Amino acid sequence: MESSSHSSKEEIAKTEEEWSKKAWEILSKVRENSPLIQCITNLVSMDLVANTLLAVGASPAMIISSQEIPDFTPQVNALYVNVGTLSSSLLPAINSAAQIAGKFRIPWVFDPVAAGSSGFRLRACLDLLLLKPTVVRGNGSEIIALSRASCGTTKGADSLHESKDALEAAKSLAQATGAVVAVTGAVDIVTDGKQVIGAHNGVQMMQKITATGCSVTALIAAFVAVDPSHPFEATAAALSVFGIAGELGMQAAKGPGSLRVNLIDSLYGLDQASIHHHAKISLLS
Ligand SMILES: Nc1ncnc2c1ncn2[C@@H]1O[C@H](COP(=O)(O)OP(=O)(O)O)[C@@H](O)[C@H]1O
Ligand SMILES: Cc1ncsc1CCOP(=O)(O)O
Ligand SMILES: [Mg+2]
Repeated sequence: MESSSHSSKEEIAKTEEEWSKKAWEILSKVRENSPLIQCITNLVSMDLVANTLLAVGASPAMIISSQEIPDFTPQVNALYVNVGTLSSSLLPAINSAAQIAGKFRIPWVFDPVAAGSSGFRLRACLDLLLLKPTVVRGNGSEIIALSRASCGTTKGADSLHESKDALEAAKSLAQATGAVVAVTGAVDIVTDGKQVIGAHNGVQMMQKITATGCSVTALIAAFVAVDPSHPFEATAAALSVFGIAGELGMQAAKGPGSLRVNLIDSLYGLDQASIHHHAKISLLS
């Protein structure tokens, strides 16, 4: 991919203490401002995505038809785009919403689900990157597929890679696109192409609930909506907050079904002390 001069180094929190304060500050802003988030997401994820956003106080709207986008997209505080159940009929709506977001300087966040699974999907994702998403969040295999612009080495929506396997791919993707790039997994990695942080929250069982990846990308959109000048910090904070909710939810969960419910309850009830106690964000380089 061609390099871009779009990326500028954002001053970020340094210590774990500063990070946990930042995460609480941004979550509180979401609760106060209730940003409107347009979600063009896959059919599997709509329920969990909307409930995740509602649990933190944001306002989700799954408005996805091409006919409505010119009126609606200019009103939103952030756009969230997810290609999980992509089709040739949905793609024009996605492209038009992303274009409008760019025109109106509305932050938009991209989830390239299963990016390397087909030529059609990969091409659509690469074209969307040209529309300058503010943040791209994927699993290891998705970020590697985008960075190499190649299919294969993926298992549909699930990853064949650890997040750390995708570190160099994430950095080069961030440099090429100007986006903040996040890779989730056991450690969530965030980079702007120069700085790299690791968010070490979450539990493995979250992989056993469909659409947790989609939902954390939507959460990133809500965090960026209230702090649009600091997408790097907003992304790290959202990942940590979602992971903490997973850890707290797991304490009383019997399996993926109850974790799904507990995750939403924990997100809703998060307080400053829990974030301070559990947030594990550190500068990796
Ligand atoms: N092994 C793990 N340990 C802790 N948290 C994890 C683990 N794997 C995934 N997660 C968390 O689950 C959520 C979804 O991530 P992931 O499964 O990588 O996304 P996707 O569904 O797009 O593949 C993220 O919040 C991530 O931090
Ligand atoms: C299973 C599936 N198939 C197409 S989209 C989707 C949901 C994927 O959600 P996530 O990437 O958050 O696990
Ligand atoms: Mg998943």
